[in-house]
Amino acid sequence: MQIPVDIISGFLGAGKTTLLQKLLNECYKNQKIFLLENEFGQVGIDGALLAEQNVEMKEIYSGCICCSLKGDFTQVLLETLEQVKPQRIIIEPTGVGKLSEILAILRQDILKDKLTADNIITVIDAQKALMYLKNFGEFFKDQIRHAQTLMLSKTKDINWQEIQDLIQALKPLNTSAQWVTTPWNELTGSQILRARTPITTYMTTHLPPIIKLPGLQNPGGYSTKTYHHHQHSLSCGCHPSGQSHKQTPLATDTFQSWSWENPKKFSPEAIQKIVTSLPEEKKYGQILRAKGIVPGENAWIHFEYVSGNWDIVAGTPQPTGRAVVIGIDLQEEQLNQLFEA
Ligand SMILES: Nc1nc2c(ncn2[C@@H]2O[C@H](COP(=O)(O)OP(=O)(O)OP(=O)(O)O)[C@@H](O)[C@H]2O)c(=O)[nH]1
Repeated sequence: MQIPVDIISGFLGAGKTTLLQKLLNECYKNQKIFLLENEFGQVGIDGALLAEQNVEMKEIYSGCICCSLKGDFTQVLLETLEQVKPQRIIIEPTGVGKLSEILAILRQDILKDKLTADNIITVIDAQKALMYLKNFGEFFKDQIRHAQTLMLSKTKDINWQEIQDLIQALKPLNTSAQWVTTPWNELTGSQILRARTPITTYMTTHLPPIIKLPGLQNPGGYSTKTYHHHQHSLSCGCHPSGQSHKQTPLATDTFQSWSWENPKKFSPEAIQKIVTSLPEEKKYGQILRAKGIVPGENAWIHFEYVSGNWDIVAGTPQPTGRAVVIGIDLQEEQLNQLFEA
């Protein structure tokens, strides 16, 4: 029997984890789900947010399962099928992960008879989509081209004409995917899943060809680096299979992450000062995404930052405080000072 696989794709901060939480709560309560979370940075934040969902979960850190961690990805899938025996696997790739590469990995000989693509959803931040299309087209377009359902997020404050213009700009990339434009809180999870293009149509029009992926014959172990200390930076290294960076110098090669683990306590005002400072590009680099859960004086604080927009809410206690920043030309020392001042 082939195990159905859902992939919730989408660029940095699009709303993948938010959608995942909705689907887990509303659609998958009675299924044995295995959740595979991929974080670009060296510390996991989404895993902490999803921990209350009571599903079996594995986090793979420090890169993308579509490229630098594809061996780990394959190994996790094989071990999950053998040991966990889930009824469904849900994958949340990083925001800079290539959907086509992930689909190609699922179609390797070693996996293709064991797994079947079921819901392939790409979440698109309606407020940032055109900027991402212009600046980070390589990954952004790939995520759109290979989706079965294209879900616009953050549409509540956008008028219908802008939404229509956005769809017109993106539609040439994928003419058969079903669009979801209604704010999600007005829809049930089942409505979202039912909106999809029939899987048979999707399979014939969108799946990438089966290709030989180098380095998968001897997959490496998990990235079991549980929690790192201090700061790290990382380049993604995502590139089409079988091609080196030299052959395909992509803008995405320049994404970096800065990760931070520290017991330092913050006030909500201090966190607000941090997130409102992040757009200072000359000082910190071009920051596209930041998120963290840190201790406060009385309660934990959870913050989210997506290209200039931010949100600060109550967090749940974690083993230690954590933050991650993703962007281009990150200025690590300045970020250290910002969080440690
Ligand atoms: N207003 C609004 N905010 C949203 C919506 N979807 C997500 N968000 C917010 O956007 C931020 C990022 O959402 P996530 O679900 O963490 O996005 P993600 O795609 O998992 O982000 P990565 O961690 O970069 O992979 C959070 O503050 C969410 O609350 C939406 O439809 N409307």
